[in-house]
Amino acid sequence: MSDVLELVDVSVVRDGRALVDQVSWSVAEGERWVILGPNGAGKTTLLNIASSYLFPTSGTVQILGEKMGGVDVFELRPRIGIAGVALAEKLPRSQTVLETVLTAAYGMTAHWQESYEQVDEDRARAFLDRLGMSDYLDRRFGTLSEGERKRTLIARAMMTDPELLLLDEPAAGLDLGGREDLVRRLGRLARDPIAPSMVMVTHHVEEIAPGFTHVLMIRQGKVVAAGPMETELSSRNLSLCFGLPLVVERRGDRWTANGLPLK
Ligand SMILES: Nc1ncnc2c1ncn2[C@@H]1O[C@H](COP(=O)(O)OP(=O)(O)OP(=O)(O)O)[C@@H](O)[C@H]1O
Repeated sequence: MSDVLELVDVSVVRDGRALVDQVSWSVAEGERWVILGPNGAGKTTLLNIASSYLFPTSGTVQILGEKMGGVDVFELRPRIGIAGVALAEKLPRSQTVLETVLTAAYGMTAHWQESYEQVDEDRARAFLDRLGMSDYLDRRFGTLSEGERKRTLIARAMMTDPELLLLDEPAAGLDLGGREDLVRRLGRLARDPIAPSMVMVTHHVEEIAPGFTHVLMIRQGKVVAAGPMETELSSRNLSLCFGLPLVVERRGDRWTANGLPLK
């Protein structure tokens, strides 16, 4: 299997502080990774590196077989799907849900007057349908609830048929029903053998959808653990990662974590 992502000794230093500290990590084709870690651990910074938007201070980065520094990132970026808050803020609020997804096929955030191909519109409708957004096609993006917005962004990220899909906290801000709905949909995507390789950032093990295969835990920019979910998502590693005693349990194909009571 070829590597979708390979980071070797990667550091990002700002104001003399390492936000990401000598991280080595590789994602092989078909793997579905979760990045777990507390606030400020460096998760989004890692995702920004993986999406080619951030060039590290030191170390080497290879994305989809292309070495950063020696490749035209504008050719690489359409091969990477990104769904996250930073992108959501750039999308016009007055654009419809269908337009929001459709513009991704043309590498744009805004709707211009060009005519879209029917085939692209059909694809946009199909992705929105898979994410339960068929009833919202003509709704303005700015009027969507948090959950509806998150599902639209994932449909949008799929539009370019990416080889790597990056999801930044897709379940943040969702209520219990919204989270469970999203986890089910992400689970379906994660288990789809023709779906892209995936990396999802989250703070909560409850948000890990079935079908995710690997976990990278990060604390203060350093990797605490990285590898298959079954071996690495342990109480010990999670406690080290979040800095307090935690017990992680697997129930069926889902995970939960609880803090131990104070003595
Ligand atoms: N441009 C910058 N200059 C200085 N510090 C920065 C910069 N960007 C991010 N940081 C800091 O780097 C650290 C890691 O940030 P990052 O956003 O990667 O964390 P995170 O794990 O995604 O956090 P959260 O879970 O809160 O979203 C934080 O302490 C943040 O304040």
